[in-house]
Amino acid sequence: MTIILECLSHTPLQGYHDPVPEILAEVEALQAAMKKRVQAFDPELVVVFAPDHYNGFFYDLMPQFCIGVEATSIGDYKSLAGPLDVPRDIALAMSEAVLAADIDVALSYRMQVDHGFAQALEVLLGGLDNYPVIPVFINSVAPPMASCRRSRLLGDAIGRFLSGLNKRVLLVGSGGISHEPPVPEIANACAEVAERLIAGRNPTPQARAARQERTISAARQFTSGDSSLRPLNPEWDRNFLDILARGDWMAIDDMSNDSITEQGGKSAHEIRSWVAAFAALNAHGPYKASLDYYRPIPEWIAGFATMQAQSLRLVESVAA
Ligand SMILES: O=C(O)/C=C/c1cccc(O)c1O
Ligand SMILES: [Fe+2]
Repeated sequence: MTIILECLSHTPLQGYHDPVPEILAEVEALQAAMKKRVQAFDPELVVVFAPDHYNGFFYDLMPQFCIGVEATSIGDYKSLAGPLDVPRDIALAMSEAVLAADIDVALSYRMQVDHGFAQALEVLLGGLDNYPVIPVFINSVAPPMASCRRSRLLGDAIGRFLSGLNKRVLLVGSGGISHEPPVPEIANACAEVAERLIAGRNPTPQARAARQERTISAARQFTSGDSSLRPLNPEWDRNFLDILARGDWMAIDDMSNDSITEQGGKSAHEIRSWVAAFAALNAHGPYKASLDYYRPIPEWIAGFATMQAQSLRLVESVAA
C-alpha cells in the first residue's frame, strides 16, 4: 500500500470575489501543480475529509462524523454538481473498522455534499467521479462539536483500516484555516433561520441565490475592513500548520473548541479535516510534510493554505 496526502483550504468565493490577479494566478498555479501530482500518483482510492455548511447536514439529525456509502454533490456556488464514485464495499468495511475502533461514526446511503468536498475534488481530481472516492464528513460548523482529538482518533482508525488495503491511497483534507464567513448559528437565530438550519435541505433557487449573495457581500465588506467578522489570524494559522508538519499530536489534543473559535474564528473548526487526514497518514508510519502555500486572502475570507505529505515508508521504497 502506498499513501500520500494533500490538504487544502477551500472557498466558494473563488470566481465571485477574487484577490488581485497576481495572487489568483499564484493559487491557480498551485492548484494545477497539485492536480498534476495526483495524476502522477494515480490513486486507486481517495479518502476525502471535509465539512458541510448546512447543505447536506442539518440539526434535524447532526452527526459529528459520517461516512458516505453513496454521495452526491449539490453544486453550491460554482462547485460541481453530481454523483461521486463511491466504492460501496470499501466504504462499508471502513465504517465497520472505525466502529470497531470505538469511534461512533454515522453512515449515509444518500449523503449530500457541498463545496467543502466538491472544490477539493475538482482541484485535485479534475471532477467528482474521475476516481473512486470515500467522503468522510466532519461536523465543523454546528455546535456542539466533538473535540479535535476525536477527529485525530477518527483519522487514526481510518488510516489503520487503509493500511490493510493493497492500494495506492490519496488522503485529502479540505477546509480551514482561520476564517469566519457569515454562517448563521442556531443559538441566536430567528425562527425562520433556525428552521433553515434544522431542515433546510434542497432550498429554492431563490433562497440559494440570496444566501450566496449574502456571502459575497460579506466578503466585500470584510475586504474593505468594515466587518464584524473575526479577522484572519496568520500567526495562529502558521502555528497550526507547523504542528501538523511536526506531527505534534499532544498539541492537537490540547486544542479546545473555545480556543479555536477565539483564535481562528467560527469556521476555523474546519481544521479538523486536516487533523483527520494527517492522523490517517500517521497511522501508516512517520511522514514528511511540506507547507507549499500560505497566505491570508480576505477577498475569500480564508487563511488559505496547501500542504502535501508522504509516508516516509513510500519515500524509502521509492529511493530503494
Ligand atoms: O457556505 C457558505 O455559504 C460559505 C462558506 C464559506 C465562505 C468562505 C470561506 C469558506 O471556507 C467557506 O466555506
Ligand atoms: Fe468551509
